[in-house]
Amino acid sequence: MSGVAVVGAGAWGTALANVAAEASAAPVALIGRDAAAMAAIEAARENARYLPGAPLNPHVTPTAALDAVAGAEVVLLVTPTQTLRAVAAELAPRLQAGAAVVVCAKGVERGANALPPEVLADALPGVALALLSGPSFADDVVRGLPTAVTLAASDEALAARLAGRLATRSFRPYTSTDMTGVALGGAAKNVLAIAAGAAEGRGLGASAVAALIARGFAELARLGAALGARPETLSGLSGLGDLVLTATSPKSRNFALGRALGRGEPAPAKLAEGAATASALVALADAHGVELPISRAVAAVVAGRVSVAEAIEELLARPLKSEA
Ligand SMILES: NC(=O)C1=CN([C@@H]2O[C@H](COP(=O)(O)OP(=O)(O)OC[C@H]3O[C@@H](n4cnc5c(N)ncnc54)[C@H](OP(=O)(O)O)[C@@H]3O)[C@@H](O)[C@H]2O)C=CC1
Ligand SMILES: O=C(CO)COP(=O)(O)O
Repeated sequence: MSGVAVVGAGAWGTALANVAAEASAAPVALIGRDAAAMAAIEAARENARYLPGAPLNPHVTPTAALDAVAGAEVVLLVTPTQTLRAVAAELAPRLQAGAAVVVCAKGVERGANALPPEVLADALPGVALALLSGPSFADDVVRGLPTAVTLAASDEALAARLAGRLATRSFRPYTSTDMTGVALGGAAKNVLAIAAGAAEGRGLGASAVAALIARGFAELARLGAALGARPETLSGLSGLGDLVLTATSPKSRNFALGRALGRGEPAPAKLAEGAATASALVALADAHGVELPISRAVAAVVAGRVSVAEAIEELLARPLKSEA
């Protein structure tokens, strides 16, 4: 049992399977839930639906058999946040003793208002857990463009071991023991990127986008303080780094969703992770007495309760206050 298994064969899972294969030259199972789709990926040696134009590394084996996790000492869990609990329940009886599970999703689970590491700790008691997050478009990573991410685990030695296992010349995981801070940054930036996209889509200008990023970061910092996240985590790769990337790039699905909403265009049929997360992020903040005006506005817009124009009016009408 020396291999890596990646559960979730979307854009990010496919890119990470290639990274893991390149990093260790060991077998990597890329596990998707749709047998026909996985057979098509194997036939083409490419995930044409999610990551067209990127050949699979020869060490990657696409499969629909979740049992393939049994041969892995490292399992990357790369399905959307709202599916993590159910997927983890299916994984639990199949994991090898001693296997580490690295969650790679960014979001907040609705209902429990829980960050991915909390969901996993609940669903996989006793399993060694880690979290991978940071500024990294699948499309950049799979093309071998330089990328730095954060690999967090409460056990520092585990974080270092996993970072070594996944590092390539171009993909550089930095380690952290602040799981909460890393998970919170990944969740919040998805929501804030929708706000930045909406501002751009509505033609509010680059100054407004910069203001949203800075005040969005202030929201992240307030909630982070309440949850015990470390400030240096929030200003690092998985916090500010990912916020800057996602809130300024049309390549981001969250930014693109916000831009469509801001332009009054129909939202994409498949909503970005931030849309699923916004209300749960706000509920998490409410439970800690922390106010997140921008995230709350995003939650109201994606739920269809207010238009982008109304949300902007509400934000502009807020009383003036200290920047702290
Ligand atoms: N794309 C990126 O650049 C990055 C994404 N992330 C994060 O990674 C996570 C996954 O994103 P990404 O790969 O881009 O998403 P995609 O939409 O590209 O892929 C999602 C994958 O999850 C699978 N899936 C969905 N629901 C379930 C379920 N209930 N059970 C099993 N599998 C399921 C889908 O299967 P099917 O095809 O059958 O629907 C698909 O293979 C998100 O949390 C995202 O925020 C993080 C960093 C970078
Ligand atoms: O997480 C990402 C980059 O770090 C990908 O962002 P989107 O999900 O908005 O495309």
